[in-house]
Amino acid sequence: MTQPFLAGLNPEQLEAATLPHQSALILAGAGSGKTRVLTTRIAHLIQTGQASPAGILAVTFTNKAAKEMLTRLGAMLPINTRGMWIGTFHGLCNRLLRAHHREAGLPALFQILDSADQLGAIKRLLKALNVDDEKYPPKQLQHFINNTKDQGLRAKDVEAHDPYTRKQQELFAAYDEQCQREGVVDFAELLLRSYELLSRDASLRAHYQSRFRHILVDEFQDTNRLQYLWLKQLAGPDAAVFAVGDDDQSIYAFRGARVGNMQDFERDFGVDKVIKLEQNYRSHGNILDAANALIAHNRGRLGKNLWTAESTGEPIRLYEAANDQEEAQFIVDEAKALKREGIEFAHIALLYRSNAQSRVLEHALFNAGIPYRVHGGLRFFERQEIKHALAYLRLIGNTDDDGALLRVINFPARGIGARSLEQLQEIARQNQSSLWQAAKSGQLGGKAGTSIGSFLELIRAMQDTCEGLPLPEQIEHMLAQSGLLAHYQAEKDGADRVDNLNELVNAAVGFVNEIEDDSLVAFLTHAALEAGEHQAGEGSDALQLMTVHAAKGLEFHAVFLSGLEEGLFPHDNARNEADGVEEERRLMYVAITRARRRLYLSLAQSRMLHGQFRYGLASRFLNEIPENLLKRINPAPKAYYAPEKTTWAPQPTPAGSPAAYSRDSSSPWHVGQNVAHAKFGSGVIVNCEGSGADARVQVKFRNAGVKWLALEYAKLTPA
Ligand SMILES: Nc1ncnc2c1ncn2[C@@H]1O[C@H](COP(=O)(O)OP(=O)(O)OP(=O)(O)O)[C@@H](O)[C@H]1O
Ligand SMILES: [Mg+2]
Repeated sequence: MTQPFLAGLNPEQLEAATLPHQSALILAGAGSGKTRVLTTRIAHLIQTGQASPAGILAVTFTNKAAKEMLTRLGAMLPINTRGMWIGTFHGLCNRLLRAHHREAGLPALFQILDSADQLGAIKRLLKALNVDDEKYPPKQLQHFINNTKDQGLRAKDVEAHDPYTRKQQELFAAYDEQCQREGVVDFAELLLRSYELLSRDASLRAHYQSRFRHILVDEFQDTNRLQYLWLKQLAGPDAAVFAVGDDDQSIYAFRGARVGNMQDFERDFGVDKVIKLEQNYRSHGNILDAANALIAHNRGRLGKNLWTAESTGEPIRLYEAANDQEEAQFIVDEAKALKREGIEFAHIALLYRSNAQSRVLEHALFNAGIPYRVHGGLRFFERQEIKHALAYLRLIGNTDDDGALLRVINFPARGIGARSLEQLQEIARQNQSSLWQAAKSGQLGGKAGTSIGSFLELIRAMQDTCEGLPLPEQIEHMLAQSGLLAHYQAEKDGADRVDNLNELVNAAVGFVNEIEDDSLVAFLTHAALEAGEHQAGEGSDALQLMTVHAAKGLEFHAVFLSGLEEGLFPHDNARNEADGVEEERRLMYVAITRARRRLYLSLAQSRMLHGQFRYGLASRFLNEIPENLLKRINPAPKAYYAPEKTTWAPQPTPAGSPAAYSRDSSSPWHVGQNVAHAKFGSGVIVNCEGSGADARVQVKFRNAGVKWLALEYAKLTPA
């Protein structure tokens, strides 16, 4: 039987795709055809009659990857791929549990809780049990529960040696009971429940073991303990497990992924042969050389080389912008130029390390009228915390905005329950008024009346404070007064949301500077438009925005990797953890190897992020890419700082660089001057830059660290 799909494979790929029935590990670098080999092997198994489509189980990392695999299979073979067990761990477990819900102890229509729903459920639980959520922060409990489940363990399995852990253990058990009562299942539970089902029910296990004699796993390096245990349950004595992975692309250790699963796999499944693929088919030479040189800085690699038969291609373009807006503008201009050269937007990716970085990029794309899609993360103005903040702003502007009122009347929690809200809505219905008017009418008595009354007071107080202030300050006050900022600051994992809230202030600064209309209404209109427009649908030609994590396994003609600054990439959090930098470097390796033909690296000397100006030093990773592979685009090259000096502490601005200090003779501020700030207290100016509306100073505060401040808004006084 002819198998044209085997024709293009190189000898190692061919060997892997047509291996006899045995477990195997394919260990190979980025772009070497792992996913292609895995897909081709499925086609080969089916076409040679070694397996029926129903006898195959394949695990991919994302739903998108699963869909793509099915499409490719459909193109290789005249079979109906619908109904094949190809999907993510979560997707496949869901399927198993739906088919056997009774055995698994679940209602037929069990609901799945996403991460936000899960958190909500935990909060409700704490409240019902009267547990102090400051002592047991819900987010922390969520982590505790999920991490334990990801190891294949339940509350009862936790070894609790201290009262605090014992309490967490108790709450974990109570949470599981609540979920069971309500018929809901969180993500980790999907896996654990189906793993337990298989371990408990011998006949069911035997059924699936004899059915799935071929199990194939992509991105094996990122499986966690429970996923590995699940695979072991499903793989019967005559199953062949075909695992492909790349230790250099292991980027989920923070979520419990274990590269060690690879070694366990070799041992547990008697793998006697590890196949390596060393030819990269994706990228031009320069891009590959850069990736190889970078990853060589990691220790303890399993070791493999990657080469390409492609030409060296174009140099990697490196752009150093004065600030984040300039960086975004550069990306927009280059993307447009690529489009003119005939490259579709859909084949261009914009990658960043952290979600908060997308706002400036989105803004620039929006202004340029370039359609874009944000993958694996919400667009900035659609994020929960931003929506809450906007709702407060809407209320400040218009108290009759019922939608906004409902969103935040009990957020952060003020003890206004669903029952009180129902009563309020009833009164509004009777009076044919807005909720605000209904609340004001005084018809709602008792405790509900009092707490809703104080919410009205709060909004009125916010209106008073904001009166006459510039927009960015209005937002700052709103964030503080509403309790939003404090709410997210108190959450153990709220840092990202706090960053996003501060980004909203930055957005307002940018908006005011650009539009010259600092009315709240204008800003809200802008936010609504940016949220609604330019969300290009599937299939249309839109630029692809995503974090590096979300880009795993994908490839693009051109890739822009932005924000290459110490503290951003490698990320601040990782720099303090053992192995943190190595994981960041693997992430950088993943980013670089997404590019097929063209790679842009960029950084900004200063950036508005996390609520303040930051002065970023170039990422150490840039030093790890050989100079001869790089082409610097802007004319002002400057030496990079050594990685040791990687703090955000005051740095002398390099003369001649785009952000060089331009002394404004009319400015009343100068370096060395003592100043006072309403919030941060007293300090001394250590740096000045810009002039007029752009003037900023860096102040070393006695008790509040070093901060960049925009003079227009900072309200500094000489001291
Ligand atoms: N033998 C080959 N001939 C031509 N093109 C190939 C060959 N093998 C793989 N490719 C192409 O190279 C690219 C990378 O392949 P693939 O995505 O399977 O690599 P990968 O190892 O899974 O990468 P990653 O590690 O990023 O997941 C794809 O466009 C694929 O079609
Ligand atoms: Mg792949």
